[in-house]
Amino acid sequence: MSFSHDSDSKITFNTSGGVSVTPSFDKMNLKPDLLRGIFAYGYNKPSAIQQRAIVPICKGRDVIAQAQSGTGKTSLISICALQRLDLNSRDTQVLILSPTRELAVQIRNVTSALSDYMSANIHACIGGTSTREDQQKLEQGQQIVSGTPGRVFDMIRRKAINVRNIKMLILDEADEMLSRGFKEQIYDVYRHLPPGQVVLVSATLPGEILEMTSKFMSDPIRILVKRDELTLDGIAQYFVSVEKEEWKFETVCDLFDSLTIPQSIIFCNTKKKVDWLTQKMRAQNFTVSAMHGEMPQKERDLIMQEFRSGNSRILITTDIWARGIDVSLVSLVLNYDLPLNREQYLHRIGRSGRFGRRGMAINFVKPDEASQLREIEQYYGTIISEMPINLSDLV
Ligand SMILES: Nc1ncnc2c1ncn2[C@@H]1O[C@H](COP(=O)(O)OP(=O)(O)OP(=O)(O)O)[C@@H](O)[C@H]1O
Repeated sequence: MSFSHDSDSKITFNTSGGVSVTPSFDKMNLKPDLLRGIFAYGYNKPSAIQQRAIVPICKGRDVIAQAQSGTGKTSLISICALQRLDLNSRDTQVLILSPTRELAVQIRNVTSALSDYMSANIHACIGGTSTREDQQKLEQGQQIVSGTPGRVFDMIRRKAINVRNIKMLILDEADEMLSRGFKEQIYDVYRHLPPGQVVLVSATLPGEILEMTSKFMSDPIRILVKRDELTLDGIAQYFVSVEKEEWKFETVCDLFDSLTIPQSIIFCNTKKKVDWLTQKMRAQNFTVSAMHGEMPQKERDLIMQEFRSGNSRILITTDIWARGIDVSLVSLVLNYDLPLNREQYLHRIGRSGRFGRRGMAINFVKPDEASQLREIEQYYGTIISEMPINLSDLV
């Protein structure tokens, strides 16, 4: 392992020996049409993680890649998937798995956009959509499949995804994918694949997850960030003490009365609370959208579309939105409820401050939760200060 210092982001990566830094896309030996697509999409220079991870992944190595939220990990996945494709074959060659349908669709969309000058077939294979249509599309031949584990496994079982030529499995939000809720499903998919390359990507990779990787990765290259460098300097973090749960509502109304923010996310810990808060805020004449996992997929799609287009400005949601979703105008994340673990904290606040933009996170904290917040602060070596009264002057 060696430590290298990145001049752009002032981040120290803990990297396996022999990993070099390639500071420009055109030195990465990428397909000319892919390179054109990258520049046309507006990327001029690779981010720190892209500078380190693209080359070894494209060489076929197993890689574990960690970097802060919003620093281009999803785009890295898309670029590598496209580079590894044999365009002469219509077989499925790359499988990307993500924890939510919205994230799988976002990866499909980014990959499609980057492949504008190549003719690649990319399909989002997600639950909540018609199985028959999914099957038909897959049978037409999809070179890259970006999906959620349940539906992907279903399609493998039905032989709609032919796994024979899959050479690369990518787990986005890998720690979530290998945690209790998903592990079995991932294993079900993995054991149907031929031996091939495995790539893991996430902003958070706790030790117990890294330990597990030796079971299904061979001699992986690790590109990791020290945990006290994981929070982004561009995201100001605050807390507001609320004596009782019932006081949170008034506080949230005061906050949104006084602040003018392009787009904000409010996180609650339960679907029920999302529905309740949405109703209450609407009754106070706030225009808010809501999204959680119990809504039909069509409604979820509509809400994503409204929020991405900027037509809706405040979204009340659960941890379904905590990871990976990229909406650059989001500059405020409010934890109406504190998240249940420190990894989710980092992912939630990372919905703001995308790719070097400024962001702000506000946490409502009840007296019995103060120690939890201190723990998060200590774990990440960051500062979460009391929200200043003149906050509206600061944004
Ligand atoms: N090299 C680049 N140059 C300019 N913009 C980039 C570059 N790479 C990625 N971006 C943009 O930065 C934003 C964040 O990227 P991305 O969603 O890939 O981050 P991420 O690291 O996957 O975030 P998360 O941790 O939330 O999953 C996106 O809007 C993306 O288009």
